[in-house]
Amino acid sequence: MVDVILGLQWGDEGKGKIVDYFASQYDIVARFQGGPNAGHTLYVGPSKQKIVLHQIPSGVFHQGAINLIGNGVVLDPVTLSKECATVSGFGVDLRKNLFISERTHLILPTHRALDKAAELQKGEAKIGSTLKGIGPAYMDKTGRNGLRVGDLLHKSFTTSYIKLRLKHQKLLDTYHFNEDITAWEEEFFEAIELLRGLNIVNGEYFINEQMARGKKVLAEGAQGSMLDIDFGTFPFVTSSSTTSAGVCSGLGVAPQRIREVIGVSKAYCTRVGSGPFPTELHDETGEELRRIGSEFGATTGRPRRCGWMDLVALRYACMINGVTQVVMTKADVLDAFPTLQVCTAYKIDNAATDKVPFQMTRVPVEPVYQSIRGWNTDSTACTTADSLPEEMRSYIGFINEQLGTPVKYVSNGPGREQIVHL
Ligand SMILES: Nc1nc2c(ncn2[C@@H]2O[C@H](COP(=O)(O)OP(=O)(O)OP(=O)(O)O)[C@@H](O)[C@H]2O)c(=O)[nH]1
Ligand SMILES: O=P(O)(O)OC[C@H]1O[C@@H](n2cnc3c(O)ncnc32)[C@H](O)[C@@H]1O
Ligand SMILES: N[C@@H](CC(=O)O)C(=O)O
Ligand SMILES: [Mg+2]
Repeated sequence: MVDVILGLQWGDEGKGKIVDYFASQYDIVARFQGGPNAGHTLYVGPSKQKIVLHQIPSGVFHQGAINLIGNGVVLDPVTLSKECATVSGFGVDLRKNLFISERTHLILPTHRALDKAAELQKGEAKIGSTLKGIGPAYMDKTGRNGLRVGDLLHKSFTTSYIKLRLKHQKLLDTYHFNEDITAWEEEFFEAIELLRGLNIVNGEYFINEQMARGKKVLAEGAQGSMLDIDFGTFPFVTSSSTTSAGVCSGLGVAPQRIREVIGVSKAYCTRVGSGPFPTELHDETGEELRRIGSEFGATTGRPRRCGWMDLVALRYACMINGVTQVVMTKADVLDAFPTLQVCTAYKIDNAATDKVPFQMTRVPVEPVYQSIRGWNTDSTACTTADSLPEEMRSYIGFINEQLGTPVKYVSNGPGREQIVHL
């Protein structure tokens, strides 16, 4: 049995915290897509130290939980070795509880260079990539050129690496991109030594055999549904399948194994990088959301764009993922706002629609808002549904009704314990 936690917006919904909260109920936590572009923020240990995980699943601080990096992920060995050092510092024995699929594709130093070169060439039309080499690594996967973790165990790895690097170098020359990657390569070759010493497994047999023994799996998504390569706001998307469909191809589990699809949504909306964002606020309210919600990229530190809740996009995300329950995060960030706006429809060419259009860049998309009274009180100490401010309960009730999918939890602070079961 597999339950899934994934993002319903443009990422950074707080999936890391929610996975960490639920992880104790599972035997295995498995990442199924994305790579070091992700930043999953957790607060761990008695001192509640802030940790940002990029590739290691967010169940890693739970004793006994096995963490699997699935074949759908693209893995940067350098980032991984830094994360391993941080996590091991907490006494976690990664040789016991971290497993990596041999089919996981590797991000090479030249993938990072190619990412930079492509963004530079796009100029104003840039995607706003995190520049971690994600797009180029997935291109090599679908182009059938990539190198995989399992390749590290073969003598021919260095020869294959040099061959692929040469190919990349030719491409970089066409971009007239010149960057000395010697230092990146040194780090890369050091890091793959560490990677070779970790548990490299056949991920699909591993996870299916564990399930056959009755073990419960929590699949952890990165980014969000509106950044999905197929269903997101293309071309301003990431390069992986961020939706529940990605769980099957990114871990090797059959669709009928999936039980709950837990969709995580902020109580408002953010986006980092370029691309359409109908409810974006370019005013003081947007700045307030950013300041109160500390909306800065966990990976790049870039300011996140902020706006009101978009129910058109959220309904769409619930539909394509088959969401069975919603977790609403960062409700406390709205504590200070006397009135809230919720987008219930889009106006395109003067006609209202409740559907996400094919593209949102060429024709202006105007949000149609419904005003809702805010609660204007501190909600961060609430621990039960009854103790939540009445207006917050009405806000959630309205969203429930509009989505047709139940909001089952509300998160009212970044701490592990700051979550209320409704
Ligand atoms: N105030 C507040 N902060 C929260 C809450 N839940 C999570 N956070 C914080 O909100 C931020 C969420 O961003 P990320 O950690 O990047 O989210 P993510 O969904 O794991 O990230 P990606 O996979 O990179 O999309 C983090 O700083 C969390 O600590 C909440 O309920 N209230
Ligand atoms: O996947 P890359 O090329 O790094 O970026 C494409 C696009 O997606 C945004 N993005 C990537 N990872 C995340 C993430 O973990 N949270 C939020 N947004 C993300 C990036 O900003 C670009 O807009
Ligand atoms: N994953 C990132 C994206 C970024 O840092 O730009 C975030 O947490 O916002
Ligand atoms: Mg993040």
